[in-house]
Amino acid sequence: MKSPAPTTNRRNGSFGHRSTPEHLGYSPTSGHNSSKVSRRNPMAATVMSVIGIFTACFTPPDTNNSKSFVDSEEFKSSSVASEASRSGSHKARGSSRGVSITLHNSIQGEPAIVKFTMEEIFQVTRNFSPSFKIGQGGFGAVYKAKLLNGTVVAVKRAKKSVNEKHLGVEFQSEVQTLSRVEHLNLVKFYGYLEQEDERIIVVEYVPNGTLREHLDCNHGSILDLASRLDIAIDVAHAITYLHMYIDRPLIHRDIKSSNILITEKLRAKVTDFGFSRQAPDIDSGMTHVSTQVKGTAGYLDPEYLRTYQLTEKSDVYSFGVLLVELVTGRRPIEPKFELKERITAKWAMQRFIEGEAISVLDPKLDQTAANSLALEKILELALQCLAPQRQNRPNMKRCAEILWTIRKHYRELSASEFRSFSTSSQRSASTKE
Ligand SMILES: Nc1ncnc2c1ncn2[C@@H]1O[C@H](COP(=O)(O)OP(=O)(O)OP(=O)(O)O)[C@@H](O)[C@H]1O
Repeated sequence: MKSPAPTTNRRNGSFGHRSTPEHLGYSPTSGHNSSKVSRRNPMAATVMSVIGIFTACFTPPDTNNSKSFVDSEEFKSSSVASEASRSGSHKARGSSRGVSITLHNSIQGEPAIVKFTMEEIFQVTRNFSPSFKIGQGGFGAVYKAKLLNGTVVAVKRAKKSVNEKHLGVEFQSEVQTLSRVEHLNLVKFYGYLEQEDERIIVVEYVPNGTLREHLDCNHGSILDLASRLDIAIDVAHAITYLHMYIDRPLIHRDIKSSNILITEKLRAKVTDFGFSRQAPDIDSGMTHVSTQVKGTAGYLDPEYLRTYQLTEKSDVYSFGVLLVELVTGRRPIEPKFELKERITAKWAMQRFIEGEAISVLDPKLDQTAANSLALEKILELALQCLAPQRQNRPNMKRCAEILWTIRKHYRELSASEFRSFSTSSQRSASTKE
């Protein structure tokens, strides 16, 4: 089958396949330490090929904004089948949401989807009052609103584009996906509206900004490593759920820090399903889906980029980039840094294999023993996720399991560091007395 051509079909900020791939001239065997690497790390072969793959990275864009278990109790409690997705076709006037809604089956056999009316949307957003506006993304403007029953929601209003067709496709994809999923770590779907040139999605309001904003300290405090680990685990749970635990599994295709919303308790919810695609049906012998490249520069799986073959492992690759972002605090592409540090994952992996992992730790984080150990372990996992060939990457469930172990050891070491710190403080206090 002929692979579809890559397109520039991308909403603002993120991109499809627009940038020209550029050979950055990096030689994996250059540098002084490749043999030390092999001794130090049994995954040396993977390491070298991972590093090599970054040579086929993109020209950094101008902008600094580098734009995209079920066995455990934790997972079980967070995975709930949606009421809407279980219900059939019916009307619910004056429902618990407090506004009149219509549930209907748009496609035979598809889950019921809640439709809003334009009056309802105008009412709750006060005619899209600028004072209700909370964000602006590639999709359009985002408004905070309160439904009549008090539920606080985010109303995402698609911008009107000359390229109506592809926006319509992305909108439908997002609606279909959102209506099929429900998980604690995915943004909850309340409904949508599509009328003439208006396209609106109503989702759960997540009050604490995006992960990227937290890494930039835009919310006034530094996100500690314990919270970053929790967030990584939440995202791993969400993607595992999409890949493994729904009918007709899904590939998100745009995992990135600005698509991870943060709750008041600093937990994560994955959002933005405009690019999501159905995963290949393994039972019918499919190994991949052939499709045009979509996603965000810096997060894109190089194998997908080269072959247009999409699998769940493309999300795993993006997750690897996200792990590096979490521990370094840097964006995946940092155009302002010197060349060897410009592609953050490549730089961090290189430092890791040189035995200098600590040098990539976000300078906002303390260099404690617990932080250093967790950093090493997270980078080791990132290295596996970033393997150039998809079959060498772990699946998302395995990533979550590895992260649980990292978190367990992190907590134990932090607690013992805290105990020895308290004991030595007490000792010095009593010496002074
Ligand atoms: N459910 C939500 N709850 C609270 N704020 C939200 C929600 N969804 C989006 N926002 C805010 O609106 C901004 C824009 O979101 P949107 O998803 O449209 O774009 P984006 O992901 O930043 O960009 P792109 O679509 O190009 O990837 C976000 O950065 C966030 O601050």
